[in-house]
Amino acid sequence: MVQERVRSRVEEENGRGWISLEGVDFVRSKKEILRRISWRVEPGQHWAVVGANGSGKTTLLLLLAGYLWPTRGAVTVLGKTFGQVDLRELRKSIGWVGSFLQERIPPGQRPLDLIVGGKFASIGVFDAPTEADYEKARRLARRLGCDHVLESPYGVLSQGEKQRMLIARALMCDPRLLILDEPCSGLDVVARERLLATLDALGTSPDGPTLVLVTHHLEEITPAFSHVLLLKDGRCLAHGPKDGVLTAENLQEAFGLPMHVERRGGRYWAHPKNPS
Ligand SMILES: Nc1ncnc2c1ncn2[C@@H]1O[C@H](COP(=O)(O)OP(=O)(O)OP(=O)(O)O)[C@@H](O)[C@H]1O
Repeated sequence: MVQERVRSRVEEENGRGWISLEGVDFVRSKKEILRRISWRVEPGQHWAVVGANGSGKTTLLLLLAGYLWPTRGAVTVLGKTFGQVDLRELRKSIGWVGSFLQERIPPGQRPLDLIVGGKFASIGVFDAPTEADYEKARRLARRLGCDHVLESPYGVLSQGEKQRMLIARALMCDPRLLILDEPCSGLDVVARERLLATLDALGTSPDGPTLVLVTHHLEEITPAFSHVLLLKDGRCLAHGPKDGVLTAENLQEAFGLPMHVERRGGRYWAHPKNPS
């Protein structure tokens, strides 16, 4: 029902779909970082993006959030085609969690202000927040389990606390798209499971945002994720429903080593067959 409502709204706005890349190339310093990427995300789907180091995953996410511009091809996000839309406005509907943002946060920033800034898609100065904004930020921090460090400087927080703050910040604008670039990096095994459970709950909530997750670890693709895009050297090697993409053959092609893939508890676990 929710999916149908979203779909019809998008079709009214723009025939190009919810999120789509059409024939996208991205070139920097004469290097083709992404090549002929065509990808479509429909409302109600959640995607994981997988590939070896340097295959182009973060670049793809930066294109989705409008932080980078394609050299060729068209990018449509939330039914809006870049070039025909005010990106600053569009970004208020896109939550971002990842090192690209983390590196830009001043170590002295108060986490409560960091979360509130998510409403304005801004890290530093923003319009005057209301008491209701602060109350919402505290509520999100409680939901993410990081409300005990809201007054400590951001720079002293543990990696797990920083990641939780970033997710709370991303949810501050009630995003329609949540982009997660390796959100579990640096987390211990328990913190990782807790974070994954939070993401899975978001993904299964009927009015939750579309999730796009970059990960190196297949076990982080929780049941809420329905689809996978597999990248190799800037090209799309495979994409579609995750069962069809996360095969030993595809992963061997992507990572260059024979892989063993197991499915347990609705999740996938992969390791090289002959690690040496
Ligand atoms: N501005 C740039 N100029 C030149 N090369 C770049 C630029 N940005 C990215 N690259 C290169 O493009 C490739 C893809 O980078 P990207 O960060 O998207 O990969 P990734 O799949 O996210 O890697 P990782 O898994 O290691 O985080 C890398 O080889 C990187 O060095």
